[in-house]
Order: sequence, then C-alpha cells, then structure tokens
Amino acid sequence: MMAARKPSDDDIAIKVRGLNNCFGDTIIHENLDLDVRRGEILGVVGGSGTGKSVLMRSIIGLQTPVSGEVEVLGQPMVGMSDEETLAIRKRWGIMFQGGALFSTLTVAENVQVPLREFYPQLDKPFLDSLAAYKIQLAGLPADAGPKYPSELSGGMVKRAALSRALSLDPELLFLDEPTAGLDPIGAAAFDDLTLELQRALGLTVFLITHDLDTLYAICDRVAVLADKKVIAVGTIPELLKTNHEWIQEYFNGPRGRAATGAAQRAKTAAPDKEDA
Ligand SMILES: Nc1ncnc2c1ncn2[C@@H]1O[C@H](COP(=O)(O)OP(=O)(O)OP(=O)(O)O)[C@@H](O)[C@H]1O
Repeated sequence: MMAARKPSDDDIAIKVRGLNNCFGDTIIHENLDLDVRRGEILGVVGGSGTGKSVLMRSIIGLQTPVSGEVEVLGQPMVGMSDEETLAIRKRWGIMFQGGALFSTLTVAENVQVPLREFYPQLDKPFLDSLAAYKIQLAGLPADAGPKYPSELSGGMVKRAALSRALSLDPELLFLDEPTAGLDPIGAAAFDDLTLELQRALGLTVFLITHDLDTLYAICDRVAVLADKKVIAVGTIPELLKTNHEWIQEYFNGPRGRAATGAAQRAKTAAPDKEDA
C-alpha cells in the first residue's frame, strides 16, 4: 500500500494545456488548461454537453484533440509508440458512464478482460482468484462473480464496473458519473467506497459528476467546465468565492444549498472526520 501524501502542485498526475476540441463547426474546448494533482480526488462538473466526457476521452487518448498538450503521469499522450501506449494504459482504470460492462460476459469475466489483454500468460486459476479479489474490493459478494450484468441491480453494476477498473492495480482512476441513477443511499455508499479505495490504494481520481453530494463528501477539489474551458478549480469554499454565474447557481441553487446543509450536518456529527 502507498503512504498517503498531501496532493500538491509540485506533483501533477495529469496536465492539460491549451486543449482544443471540435466536432465539425462546433467548438467543445478552446484553450483548456487543467492540472490534476497526484493523490487527489478531482471532481469535474459543468452543465450538460460542456465537454466533460470529451475531456476525459482526450486525456485517455480516445479522442484526438485538434491541438493542445496532454501529459499523463509524466508521459506526453501525443506521438506515443505502441509500447508507450500499452505501458500508460496499464496504469489507469476507467469506469465509463453506465458501467459499459460486456453483457455477454459474467462479472468475473468482465474483470478479467483487461488482465487477459495485458497479461495473456496468466492461467485461469490465477485469473479467477485475481477477479475474486477485485470483486471483493469493490464491495460485491463473492457470488456476484458468475452473474451476468443483466442479473445485477444498478448499484451492483456500478461496483462490477469499478472492480474491472481496478483490475490492473491502477494509479489513476477515471470515473464518469459513477453515482448517476443510484438512489441516495446507494450513491452515498458508492462515494464511501471510492474514498476508502482512494485512500487505501493511493489513487488519483478524475471524477465526472453532477452529484453535489459526491462533491461535498469526497472531492478534494472541483474543476468547473463552462465557456469551453475550465473556468475555475479549487475547493468548494474557494469556488464559492468566485462570481461566475454558473458556479453561483450550481452551488447556491436549492440543490446546492441542500448538499451544503447535509455536508455541514455530517461534519457536526463526525467532527474529527478529515475535511473532504
Ligand atoms: N463523437 C462525437 N461526435 C460529435 N459530437 C460529439 C461527439 N462526442 C461528443 N460530442 C458532442 O460534444 C459535446 C460535449 O459532449 P460530452 O459528452 O463531453 O458532454 P458532457 O459534459 O460529458 O455532458 P453530460 O453531462 O450530459 O454527460 C456535446 O455537444 C456532444 O454532443
């Protein structure tokens, strides 16, 4: 296990500079800059269609930007050799929106997909035991392994997707709207799990969300996408000091106020809990 380190500007896991993306005539990102500190949970928020998923796809190399630089764990993502691409892909895990599990594979087989791709020499008993461990790590019961995604509840699908994202022991975890569609209790449980795993495994987490409770509960900092770029990055109290209309509406609207109240009540109930 890695020792917990305080995330700092001196240790950047993901660096994005001058990113430009467009589809046809539609500009999605214009000169977007972002730093994700190693060891932090960075929440990424923004209105629908502001380009959060496209940003994630640009970082992991699924979207070739028109221009700009992306560096992940010190590795420039443009112009990589095949070996470099494989080496960097081993170091991250991704949970796509909705889980994106293979419906014809069981949970255990889904978890084994990245393991088989990167370590084809592993034999079946070893793959089975690795999958069982990852399934347990994501808080699923052991009997979830042989089940198909269609046999799982929404919360279990998320956990299965998380266990697959953890299959390669990643340093970086990308989560695209992990609590979308979960009831509040399920969402809070998933947040707790994310935080627990992040702390225990020393992960850096890039977390796209619309869920204000998630931001308050587990994110170290929040990056706000608007006007085709990241308009602000900081802790929630720091963001609240900015005058941007969307930020004020988002955090000070009825849902934002409810989430602030809930976070304050949780803090009062557990005053020694580390600030998120
Ligand atoms: N492959 C594509 N081809 C054309 N347009 C695309 C493509 N992918 C995304 N877009 C467009 O880019 C914009 C940003 O999409 P993106 O999915 O990144 O938004 P988002 O901020 O993640 O939204 P949401 O919060 O609704 O998930 C949208 O207008 C979308 O329609």
